This record gives sequence, C-alpha cells and structure tokens, in this order.
Amino acid sequence: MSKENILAVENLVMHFGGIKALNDITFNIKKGSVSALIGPNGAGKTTVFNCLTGFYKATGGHIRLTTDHKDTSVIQVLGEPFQPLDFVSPMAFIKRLKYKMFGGSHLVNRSGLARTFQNIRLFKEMSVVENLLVAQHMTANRSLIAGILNTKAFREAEEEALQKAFYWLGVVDLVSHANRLAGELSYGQQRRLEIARSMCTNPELICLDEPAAGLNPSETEELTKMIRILRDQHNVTVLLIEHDMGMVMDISDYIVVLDHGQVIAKGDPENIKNNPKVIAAYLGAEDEDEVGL
Ligand SMILES: Nc1ncnc2c1ncn2[C@@H]1O[C@H](COP(=O)(O)OP(=O)(O)OP(=O)(O)O)[C@@H](O)[C@H]1O
Repeated sequence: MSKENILAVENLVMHFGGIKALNDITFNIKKGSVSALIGPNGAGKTTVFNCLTGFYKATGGHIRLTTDHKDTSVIQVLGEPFQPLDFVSPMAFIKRLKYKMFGGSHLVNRSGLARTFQNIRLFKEMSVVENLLVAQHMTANRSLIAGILNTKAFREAEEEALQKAFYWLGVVDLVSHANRLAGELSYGQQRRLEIARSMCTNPELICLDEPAAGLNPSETEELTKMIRILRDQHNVTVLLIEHDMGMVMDISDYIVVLDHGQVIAKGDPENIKNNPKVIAAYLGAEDEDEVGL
C-alpha cells in the first residue's frame, strides 16, 4: 500500500445469509483527502462503513488503516476467525485469542478512525458538553481511585477534557449551547455536535454517514465549510456517504461509486460526472440533467 493511503480496502465481502451486500470491494483513500462513497439506495455504502468501524465483522477481505502511529488490520482487531497457522504458532494463537476476547470497535477508534451515523445517535438526555466529555473516556487519564481521592492528576485530566470539549464546540459553533440538552438542539446543530463528538476521540480518519441529510441549503453550506476546516486545519481525512450530489461534487477530491455491492467507478468528480455507467446505474437515468450530476 502506498504510504499516502490512510485506508486500503481490499476485496471486502459481506454476506447476510444469502444476501451479498458487498461483493469484492476494493478502494484506497488518500491521507488528507475528502472522499465520498456514493451509490443508489441499498448499494452497500453503510455496510462498508459498518465493516470499517467494526459494527459488522466482514465475511472476507482486508481493511488496512495506516495512521501516523499505527498500521492496523481492522479485520484482525475485530477478532477474525482462527487461521490454520494459529495452530502451528503459539504466538499467533495467543494474539488471535486476545483479539477474539478483547477486540472490537473501540480498538478501531483507538487506531484513529471515528464515525457518525445516518440516524443521529447522540445522548439526547445529556447536555451538549457532557456528550463531548463522554467521548473522551477512552483517552482521558482517569481512574476510580484518583476520582475518589480527587488527585491533582485527576483534576488536570478533567480540565483537559473540558478544554478539548469547548475547543470542538467552538469549531462547530455550538459554544453558546454547551449547557443545553443535546435533544433540544435543532437538527443541523445535532449533526454538528455528532461531528464534534467524533473529533473528541482524536481521529485521523472520520467517516460521516449522510451528514447533510435533513439539512437546509444554508446548513449544508456551513457543513461543507466545516468539513474543509477539518481537512485543512486539523489534518483529518474525511470519507463521507452522501446523497446530495451538489455537495459531493463540490467538496470531494475522490469519489467511489457502488452499485449492488460492487465498485462501478472511482475517480475525481469530473470523471464521475461524465461516467455513463454512473449515470445509468447509480441514478437509473440516461440524462445527467435528470440526476443532478
Ligand atoms: N444487518 C443486515 N441484515 C441483512 N441485510 C442487510 C443488513 N444490513 C444491510 N443489509 C442489506 O445490504 C444491502 C446494502 O445495504 P446498505 O444499508 O449498506 O445500503 P446503502 O447503500 O447504505 O443504502 P442507503 O443509501 O439507502 O442507506 C441491502 O440490500 C440491505 O438490505
């Protein structure tokens, strides 16, 4: 894999019983890019995200995440099945067993990948700032004993977490809403809060599942600006699933198009706009004017 790629997906397969949701998906995502995964309903986009983030254990294939500090096989950290070699090498057996027992999506997040969901999944009964503090529990330097004794290190960790929460609230323009319940925010604000919450886990790659769904045009414009800020000022690579073609074409450096669980096209927006396979298969229309490309 090229050093420039933060993510390499190779021959990814996901079956649900007889349904072949993903059939041999291969694509790479370059570090520092904004890339989009598009395709018609049911093409397999969310299933790809679910395999990347550990919500599903892929049926086959490889997913390699290369961040500044780690080179991670996502499928391995999720606990892939025992392989013949494991029964020959005790070390390989122990390693596999460790991942099977303690692996999971938390390890994918620790490796530098975070996501948001198609349906907003905030803690709606908690305040805005509490949502961001919860997101930091894996990284914050805290222990039960330190909490009971209220040690200096504990207080410093609390202060740091609060500072980070307010930093990201500033980026997504929600500082003045910090103490409101998350469930009381407008839809657009909740979407921004979800992004801030993901950013509190220090990802190098963030996967956004339909971030513009339900937003009005001015909110979509704000979101587009924010995604650019993430890429340009925070060195974050962004991979998004989106049906708003205007936004996708405007913001993406690279686009992967899926249809019926297969990649039918990859390339820059100009390339994708003019690809007859995409126009016909993805949007089911011959005329690109009809489909907004
Ligand atoms: N947990 C599951 N069990 C069974 N089938 C599933 C499951 N998750 C997804 N599928 C199937 O996999 C296929 C791809 O679904 P997926 O949600 O990934 O599509 P999508 O491209 O994200 O669609 P949309 O744009 O509507 O969100 C569909 O046929 C879907 O019914």
